[in-house]
Order: sequence, then structure tokens, then C-alpha cells
Amino acid sequence: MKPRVFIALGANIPPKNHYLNEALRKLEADTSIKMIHQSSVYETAPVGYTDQDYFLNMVAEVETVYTPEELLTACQSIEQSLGRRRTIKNGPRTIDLDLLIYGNETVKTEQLTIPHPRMKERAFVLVPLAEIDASIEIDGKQVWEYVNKLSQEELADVRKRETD
Ligand SMILES: Nc1ncnc2c1ncn2[C@@H]1O[C@H](COP(=O)(O)OP(=O)(O)OP(=O)(O)O)[C@@H](O)[C@H]1O
Ligand SMILES: Nc1nc2c(c(=O)[nH]1)N=C(CO)CN2
Repeated sequence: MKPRVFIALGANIPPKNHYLNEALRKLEADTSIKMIHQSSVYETAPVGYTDQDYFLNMVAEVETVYTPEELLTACQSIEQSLGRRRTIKNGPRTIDLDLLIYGNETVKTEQLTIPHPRMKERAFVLVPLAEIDASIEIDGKQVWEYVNKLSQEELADVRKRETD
């Protein structure tokens, strides 16, 4: 069976919707990537560096012939083509593409850690991921188990977007 691969998308510089849609379009336009599922889009309060605008976050499940490293490169070139500039750590960005899970592979190099090292405590990742499949395993536990550990406050900061 092909590995199930999950990518998290986040945008918090207007027009956020545009950047999110463009990133999805570019993923779909890559012939080495097949889009399988997309979560809803969520409006989320900024985590970490909090003095910034709210984010739009979502998760996409894809199939790909890329290796994890090649997929990271593809994601980074999408970020760059959409004007992503690295300034403040955790700060504002037009678009951020994080590689969450690549089947049951673990990777730990200077450029890439899979599963994504901070995904297990991030409501803005876990909630959309659980919408696609709450039974996905990360480090021996299922996504719903990590969701259950989130506080009411963390969950309240992640709201499904009502309008389009
Ligand atoms: N699973 C991964 N997905 C994406 N980037 C990763 C991953 N693991 C390591 N990295 C590395 O992290 C570096 C910094 O990424 P980036 O600037 O997007 O961080 P950030 O989005 O500000 O913070 P965070 O990584 O906490 O989401 C990238 O250059 C990349 O090499
Ligand atoms: N709500 C939210 N907060 C964040 C996000 C994000 O995508 N959504 N990304 C970060 C660094 O990658 C830091 N903080």
C-alpha cells in the first residue's frame, strides 16, 4: 500500500484564502503528487508568537512518488513562489507547508523531522487531521488521543470557517 502522507497548510497574511487556494492548486498541479483528501479550513488563534493576525489552517492528505526530502523541497518551492519570507520565528507568513506524516516512516535529519516534532500538541494541526482520520498513528498513539489531551481553551481557538 502507498504511504499515507499528510501536509499542514497555514496562512496569516491577507489575502489568506488566496494563498491557501494557490498552495492547494500548486500541490495539485505537481504531477508527482495526487490530492486524496482536504480537511475543512479552520480559523485559528496564533500559537507561539501571539502578536499577529489569526491563521487559516487546514490539512491535506496526498499520495506521492516523492521521497520525504523531495516532498519537502516541493513544499518549500511552493512557499517561495507565494512570497514566503522567513523573518520572525513562528511569525507571520503568506503560506507555510509542513510535512506532518509520511506513512510510518521516521526521518531525523538537519532539514527534516517526520513526524513533525510539534504536531502532537498543536490544536491547529490535530483538529483538521482528526477530521480526515482520527485513527492515524503518531509515535504509537492515535490522533484522537492527542486531541483529547488538548485543553478547552486550545480547542476553542480552532474554529471551522463558516463562510467561503
Ligand atoms: N516535517 C517538517 N516539515 C517542514 N519543515 C521541516 C520539517 N522538519 C524540519 N523542517 C525544517 O524546518 C525549517 C523551518 O521551517 P519553517 O520556517 O516553516 O518553521 P516555522 O513554520 O516557522 O515553525 P514550525 O516548524 O514550528 O512550524 C525548514 O527549513 C525545514 O528544513
Ligand atoms: N494558529 C497558528 N499558529 C501558528 C501557526 C499556524 O499555522 N497556526 N504556525 C506557526 C509556525 O509554523 C506558529 N503558530
